[in-house]
Amino acid sequence: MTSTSPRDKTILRALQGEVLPTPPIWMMRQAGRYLPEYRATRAKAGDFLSLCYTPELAAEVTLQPIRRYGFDAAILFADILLLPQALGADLWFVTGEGPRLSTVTGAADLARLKPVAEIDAVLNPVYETVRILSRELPAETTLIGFAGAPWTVATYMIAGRGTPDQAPAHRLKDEDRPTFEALIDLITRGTIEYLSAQIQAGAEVVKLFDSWAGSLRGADFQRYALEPARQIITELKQRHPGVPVIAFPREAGQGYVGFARATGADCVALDNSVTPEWAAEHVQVDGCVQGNLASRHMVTGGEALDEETRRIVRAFSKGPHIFNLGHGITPDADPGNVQRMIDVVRGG
Ligand SMILES: Cc1c2[nH]c(c1CCC(=O)O)Cc1[nH]c(c(CCC(=O)O)c1C)Cc1[nH]c(c(CCC(=O)O)c1C)Cc1[nH]c(c(C)c1CCC(=O)O)C2
Repeated sequence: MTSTSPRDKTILRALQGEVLPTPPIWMMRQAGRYLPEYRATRAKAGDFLSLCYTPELAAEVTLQPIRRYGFDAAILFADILLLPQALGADLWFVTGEGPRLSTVTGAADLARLKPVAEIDAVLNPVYETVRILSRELPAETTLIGFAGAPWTVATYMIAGRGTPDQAPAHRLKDEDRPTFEALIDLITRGTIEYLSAQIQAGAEVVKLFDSWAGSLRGADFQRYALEPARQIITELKQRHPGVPVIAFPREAGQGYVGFARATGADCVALDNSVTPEWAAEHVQVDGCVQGNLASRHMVTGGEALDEETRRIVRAFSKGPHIFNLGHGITPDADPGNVQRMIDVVRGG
């Protein structure tokens, strides 16, 4: 295909509500350690953050899964923790363990962070990656930018690392609500500017990752998952009408119902704790959904992979759907199983 018309971009068509005979497909963490070519480029960069901040190399790893598999979307290679770093948090990655950050445990730590107006000084290389990608991607491939949602980013900024139950963030929320809410507000405003700059640089869709939304219950879910997403999406829609937003309130369960309507999101991404049949009935009624094959099938493969892939395609076939995993692909995945999933989705 040589045309650059948005009509050729199946991801954009699905996000506009079109029901396509074959769902477009991409994969969370599609650029990653399960690919030998990713490991080679990462070794060249030296470490993960250098890879994120070197536009030519970040663009290269973004393109690798497009070349290998021909996915319908490319997702900018970066990380949700670059925004906290741009806001003045210290950030480093411990090999084999994950991210570490300086912590926010009270008003004094919050006061040491930088104003939103200063984030571009750190994040400019990310925008440059987006510019390179919008030149180099095939005409039919949609470029997705992204950021973490405020609650998920806050859980890392408060604890200084990933936590199984987000306990430190819940504690700050319950014991020092003014500081917690000021942090959520700072991240919300930073995320608006960060995503807006990605769109200006050429991102055609943006996605908000709320990986830990599932640990917010009742009114907390409304206040700290739904409301910040609504604020971000409302402001982005005002500045960039027509640019679709995908929201991913992971493990929201019942909270998925009405989430798109309440926040203005064009699409809700589903994890695999909900069945596609339930989600078709209760979530897809409001528009496009994305998901939701369990990532472990990329490790285990076989007939179970084929069956579950077909089941998801079938369950969502009456409405707009983007095929994806329920969460990111893991480093132990077999690249052959990714091809097998794509063949089943595209070939029936
Ligand atoms: C929570 C979160 C993070 N980062 C992200 C989330 C939300 C999605 C989710 O729930 O998975 C999002 C993210 N991280 C990365 C992308 C790039 C685009 C993509 O291919 O999806 C995206 C969209 C690259 C990455 N981000 C990271 C890697 C692995 C780093 C490496 O190469 O060693 C990649 C490819 C590191 C990272 N970054 C983060 C953690 C907890 C870790 C360590 C765990 C791990 O190693 O998988 C924070």
